Amino acid sequence: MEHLLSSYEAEGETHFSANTQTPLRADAFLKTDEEKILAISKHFAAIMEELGLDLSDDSLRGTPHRVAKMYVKELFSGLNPANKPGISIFENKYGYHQMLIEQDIEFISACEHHFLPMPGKAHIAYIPNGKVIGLSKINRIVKYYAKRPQVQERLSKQIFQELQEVLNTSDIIVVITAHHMCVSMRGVEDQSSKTTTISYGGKFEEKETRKDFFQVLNLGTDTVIR
Ligand SMILES: Nc1nc2c(ncn2[C@@H]2O[C@H](COP(=O)(O)OP(=O)(O)OP(=O)(O)O)[C@@H](O)[C@H]2O)c(=O)[nH]1
Ligand SMILES: [Zn+2]
Repeated sequence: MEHLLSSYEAEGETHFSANTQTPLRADAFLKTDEEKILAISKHFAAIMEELGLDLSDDSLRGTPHRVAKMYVKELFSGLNPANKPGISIFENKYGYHQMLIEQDIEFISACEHHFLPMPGKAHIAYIPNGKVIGLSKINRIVKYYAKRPQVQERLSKQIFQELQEVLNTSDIIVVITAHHMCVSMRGVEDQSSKTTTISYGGKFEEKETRKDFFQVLNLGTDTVIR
């Protein structure tokens, strides 16, 4: 992870300027999930037919509906604010004011340019202000924003901003490393490259704080726990 420090240290969260919202239509949630699944099934059947597939085949017959259900209820369920996880926040009664790190949070998102999988891991740290968050809620926030057509930069910033709001602090860092199937299984067909994004603010603007964080990541969980 050391190389990340040098390549990204000039880019604090406050230096980003672009819009972090997922571009959604104003009427995005006027239809019910069931109405969307029905409409998408028809569109997907048309795609399959254009490809020359015989939809009367036993195995293919259910595919349009399966894909539509998978998009609406699974892969892209994080588009709908109704699916946003409930977040439990506690008072910081323990008086813990050091960095808390939740690392190796696995997710599988999808790239919005090709709708292909983007599996990755997020490593997140924050320094508690008055509030602490239930640990699993950090994973849930990652999962929620991953379940959208995404670009990795936006995913990283959306997670950062959600935590910023929930925890009422900017002392947060979000590091994401992901593989983009659109880079490995098509196009340039590079199997090994991976992409890392880093969003941070507050105390993580300080190089020393970031160094502490990356040092723990470098040690690996086994070493830290022992
Ligand atoms: N910045 C950024 N780019 C992404 C992400 N996911 C995919 N891309 C890139 O989006 C770009 C889309 O480029 P285009 O030239 O329009 O599409 P393309 O012809 O399929 O490009 P190739 O993948 O190079 O074949 C590609 O370079 C992808 O690698 C992401 O999360 N962030
Ligand atoms: Zn892509």
